[in-house]
Amino acid sequence: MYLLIPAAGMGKRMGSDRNKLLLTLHGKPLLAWTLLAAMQSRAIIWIGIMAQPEDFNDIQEIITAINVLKPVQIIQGGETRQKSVYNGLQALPEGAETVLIHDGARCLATPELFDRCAAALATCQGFIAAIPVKDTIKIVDSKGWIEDTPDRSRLWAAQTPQGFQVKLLKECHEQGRKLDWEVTDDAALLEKCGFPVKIVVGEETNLKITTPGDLAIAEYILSQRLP
Ligand SMILES: Nc1ccn([C@@H]2O[C@H](COP(=O)(O)OP(=O)(O)OP(=O)(O)O)[C@@H](O)[C@H]2O)c(=O)n1
Ligand SMILES: C[C@](O)(CO)[C@H](O)COP(=O)(O)O
Repeated sequence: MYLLIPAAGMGKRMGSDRNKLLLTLHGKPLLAWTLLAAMQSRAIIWIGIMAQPEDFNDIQEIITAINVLKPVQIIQGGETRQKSVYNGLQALPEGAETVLIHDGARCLATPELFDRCAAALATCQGFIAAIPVKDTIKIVDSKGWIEDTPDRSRLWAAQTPQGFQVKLLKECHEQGRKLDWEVTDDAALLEKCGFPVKIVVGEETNLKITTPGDLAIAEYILSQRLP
């Protein structure tokens, strides 16, 4: 299984002056934790990391420091996550039929989750890891008035890994570029093109490190997991 890691963001919501994936979390750069989990996944045989050129050296240092024992390629990222994934898809080795996309910022995903996700691609053309929503969700208008309360039993919070047949995902990305769609995950491109996407139950702890509060929670989770 081929894995693409979008790692080319700015981390604006983190309020940091550099890519949040280079910040230290429990003694290592955040991205190192993501790579360590990918390295321990049996299913993953190749890793592509989409990054901004100013981060290439730092990312190469992380790869060297943790001694990733699988082929790893650093790929130029884009202005948005969607464009970074597009670039990653173009850089996949010839013959790659299926791919997992996993946010560098979801550094607490376990190797078991990667392996379960990889197995899911035997039964569908596209899936996402997701967990049931715990809160009551409100749909609100632009003036701050509630319009609706959707049935929570049907709401799932999207995570990554998300996995796809490469040919299909490439076609959906091309359609998105042609029609100027802007989406925040890859599944949305398949949905807009009318293709089914399955849910694989994700992990409660697989949070996306977005704000300083998330960093503190991740620090706690790692301290509980590790000796
Ligand atoms: N141009 C971009 C933007 C985001 N990402 C990646 O997509 C993942 C999810 O994005 P997010 O958490 O929103 O990261 P940032 O864009 O860095 O955060 P922010 O929106 O707060 O700036 C991250 O691993 C991020 O590095 C990417 O590869 N290319
Ligand atoms: C793909 C994702 O992690 C699923 O939750 C998320 O949509 C990334 O979006 P963001 O807007 O870049 O945080």
